[in-house]
Amino acid sequence: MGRLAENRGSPGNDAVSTEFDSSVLASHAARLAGVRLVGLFEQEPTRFARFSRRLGPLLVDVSKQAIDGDAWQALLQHAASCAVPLRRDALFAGEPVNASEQRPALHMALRAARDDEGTPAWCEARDQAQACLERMAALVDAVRKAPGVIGLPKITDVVSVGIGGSDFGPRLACAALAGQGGSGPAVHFLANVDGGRLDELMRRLDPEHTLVVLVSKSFGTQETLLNGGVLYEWLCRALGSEQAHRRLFAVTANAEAARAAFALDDARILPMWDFVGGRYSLWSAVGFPVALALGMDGFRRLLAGARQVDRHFREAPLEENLPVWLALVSWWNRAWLGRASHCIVPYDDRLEGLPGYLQQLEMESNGKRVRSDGEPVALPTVPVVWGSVGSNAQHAYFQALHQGTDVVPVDFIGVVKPDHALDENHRALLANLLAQSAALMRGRDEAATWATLAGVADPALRRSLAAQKAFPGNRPSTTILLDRLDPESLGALLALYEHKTFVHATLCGINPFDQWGVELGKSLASRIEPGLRGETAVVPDASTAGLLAHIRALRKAAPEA
Ligand SMILES: O=P(O)(O)OC[C@H]1O[C@](O)(CO)[C@@H](O)[C@@H]1O
Repeated sequence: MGRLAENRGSPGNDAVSTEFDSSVLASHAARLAGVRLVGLFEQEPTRFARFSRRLGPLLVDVSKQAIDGDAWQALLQHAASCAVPLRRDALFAGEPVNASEQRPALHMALRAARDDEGTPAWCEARDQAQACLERMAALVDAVRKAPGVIGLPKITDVVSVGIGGSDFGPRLACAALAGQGGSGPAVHFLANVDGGRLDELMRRLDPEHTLVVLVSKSFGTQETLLNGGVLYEWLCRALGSEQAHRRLFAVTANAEAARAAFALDDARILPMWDFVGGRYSLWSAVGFPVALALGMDGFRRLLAGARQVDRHFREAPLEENLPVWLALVSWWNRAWLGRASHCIVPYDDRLEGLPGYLQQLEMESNGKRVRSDGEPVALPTVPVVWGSVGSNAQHAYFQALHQGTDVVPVDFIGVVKPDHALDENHRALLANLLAQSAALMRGRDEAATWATLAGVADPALRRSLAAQKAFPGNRPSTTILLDRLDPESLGALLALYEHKTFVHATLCGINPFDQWGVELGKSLASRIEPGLRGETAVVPDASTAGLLAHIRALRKAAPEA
């Protein structure tokens, strides 16, 4: 409580009003700290209906979060006092909401329909996106159905080279929707500069039947340029430069750099724009590899799912607005209840990439400690976002979620209808999801645990076992259910989290669309690298000097690979 008391009177951003707001929320947080979630359900049998909503193919349930009617009203009032509706309108209007870079953030325009109206900035972005989709459609159809039209033989494999926002989204979408795209090429993703995967791909793939797509908004990212260069050389060695060029595509906002580095012709460069951040770019030509795998119809369905959530976010009042709900829950858990991490557990192997995708979306967007005006934030901003697929996760870290010293809010993501006929498996999967969220909330106290240990004669041992086997419970979670896992529901799910991230940033008073924190390490890496070649390098400290010396000595001693 000390921390909460300390934060009273220190509003989270300049749009956030008053000491009164902070103290109201602090008192709700203090009150709810002593309340059990199961008790809230007992008091209000209709709690599920109150705290869950349907949105297109999604069902969102926050009823197992530590909120009650009064706290929720206070949170909604707080969202209004932070000007969430105004900020949302500014976002859709194409105002420079990314203030530090003086750019708008118009990723919603990428999935707009041709006749979706808006401000001139919005319409211009929408039209550029539509033109790009048309170019993509022509290329996708050619590659999938008539490769001869663009001078190619049958394409069996595509290597998508990109990292961060130029990788997570397409990688997730391809894995999630695998098998739903008819007979498209297999898409492989190459992000890391670690040469192991690259080496393996070059050994396995046939250059004659492989396309390479270099995805980089800046076209200045070390990993992508290095990997792209190696693949380009591989194509050239096998097929000669003219054939290599036919198989090389780029998706970038820096066409000049792509032309300079790879002599790419414009027909093989698809655009990105400054008004779309990397981690919000799946919906642009960054999704080209997804469209190659799924077909253009499938890709357009992904966009349509996201558009449905855009409309909801834009039009629904705060109290019915699901991105606002999720952001308030996150902010409540992090800033007021002190939950420092947030676990994402999808119960579907096809969503294995979701925790990593959301980790970048939320942590790169909201991992900030100063507000948009440069002043320090008053309250913690983003939690550590992590997680993995259930039920596997249950056999790894759920022990700590149930009985550890930290309370970790969990997002459980499930799919109601599977795409296979193994119903018993699917029932078991869903039962696990439901059981875990219920168990985290209900727990089992020492008295109940004591009763299960009637066979233990020694009272001291029985007491000790009861303590060890008890579950504190009262651990919050959100559940999101997708009707099925298809392009629409995936698009809707990702757009829901995108807008949640934006609202969370607004509650914190920070800019979610820049990422200055990734620069320092990048520039140091390029200055240290010459040291690994034995040349003079920037050695920032004695530890780095020692490590460099160790690496150089071992590499010198190692036989050539
Ligand atoms: O698309 P680019 O310019 O290669 O950048 C890749 C990634 O690198 C970052 O700039 C920093 O990690 C991300 O924001 C971005 O998604």
